[in-house]
Amino acid sequence: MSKSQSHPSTTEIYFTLKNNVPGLGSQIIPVVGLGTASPSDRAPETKEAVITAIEKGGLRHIDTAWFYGTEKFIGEALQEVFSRGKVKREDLFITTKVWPVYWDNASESIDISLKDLQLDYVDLVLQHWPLCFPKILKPGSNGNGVPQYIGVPHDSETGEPLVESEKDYLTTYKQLQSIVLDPRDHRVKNIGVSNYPIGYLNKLLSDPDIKITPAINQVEINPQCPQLELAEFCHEKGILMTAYSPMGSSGAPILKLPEIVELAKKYNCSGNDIVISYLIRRGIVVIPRSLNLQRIAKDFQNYILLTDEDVDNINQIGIKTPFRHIDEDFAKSIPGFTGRTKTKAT
Ligand SMILES: NC(=O)C1=CN([C@@H]2O[C@H](COP(=O)(O)OP(=O)(O)OC[C@H]3O[C@@H](n4cnc5c(N)ncnc54)[C@H](O)[C@@H]3O)[C@@H](O)[C@H]2O)C=CC1
Ligand SMILES: O=C1O[C@H](CO)[C@@H](O)[C@@H]1O
Repeated sequence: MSKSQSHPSTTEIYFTLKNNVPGLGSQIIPVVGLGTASPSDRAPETKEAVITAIEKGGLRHIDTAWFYGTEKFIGEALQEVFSRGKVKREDLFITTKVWPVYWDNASESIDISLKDLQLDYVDLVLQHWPLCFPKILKPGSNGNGVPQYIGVPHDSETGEPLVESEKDYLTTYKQLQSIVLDPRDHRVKNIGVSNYPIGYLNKLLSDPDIKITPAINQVEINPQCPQLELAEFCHEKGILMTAYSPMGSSGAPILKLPEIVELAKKYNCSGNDIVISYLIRRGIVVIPRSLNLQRIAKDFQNYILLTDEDVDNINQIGIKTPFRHIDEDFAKSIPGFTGRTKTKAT
């Protein structure tokens, strides 16, 4: 067994965002961020997870969203970290997202996120899905203050998700563009998209009203869903990719794949190290989630120098047996987003 050969830390690696926002110039993004889509019954634990990620794990990137319901715990964590004076706001990269219920009101969604995060700007805002949902108040919500919308509305009779397919999903990105281009508006540094397949990106990029290429497209990427065509397309267009659900989401099924277990043995490291290093090696940002403080403090930092052959072998897992772990019912209308066994993820 060869001894593991590693860089000091993933926390020292940054990628450049090729943003074309006039006057902003290039910005950098730390390659590993903490994912914060915590299970709802454990959402408050996100506070300690974020503090540990920053102070013990050395991470400088946090990925969140209005939809996760964790932004206020992240806000409390950031205040605590800043109060100790060692890490400043400008040292961190914070991403949030606009959920499809806010498809025509991105500005309000950003304000809600900023208030909960206790921040005056975020480094990146993504359109969470290229979809439009109706705004339906949660039962018991009296309409005072910030409206409490149902995140994923369903038809009460058919049980079908309520997607407003006659509405234009590009509206959200166009609103984000107006915000980032407004010299008096300092709330957002970069804009991007999430869950956009190639056809949707082509539509966005060829729209005459769109002047700013998305800095990032955040999609599921892991050994079972390597997204090779989409990655090549994004690379050609100067769009960086972020891999969500790198471990296959809850239960981390990716870490049980025999190929990953073998590679971890070969390099005398953890499965997390293999998956994170595989994605970084492909030029992809990665946002693993955990509420395990020990893991957060030490398991997302070790960068393993995988060979080209290792990377090819990992890609083969998803080429031979593609499997998408995030398979939402509301995403049926987006090509390639449902039908797990036969799905070719693009
Ligand atoms: N843009 C989008 O639509 C989406 C974005 N995301 C973002 O990506 C982040 C990461 O994706 P997730 O789906 O949350 O999952 P993930 O693939 O990071 O896996 C998280 C799960 O793996 C477990 N885990 C990690 N290492 C482990 C180990 N060594 N042993 C045992 N269990 C281990 C964690 O405890 C957790 O249950 C999210 O938290 C969120 O920030 C996630 C889904 C969709
Ligand atoms: O970001 C997200 O997280 C959930 C699944 O964890 C998914 O629906 C959404 O896109």
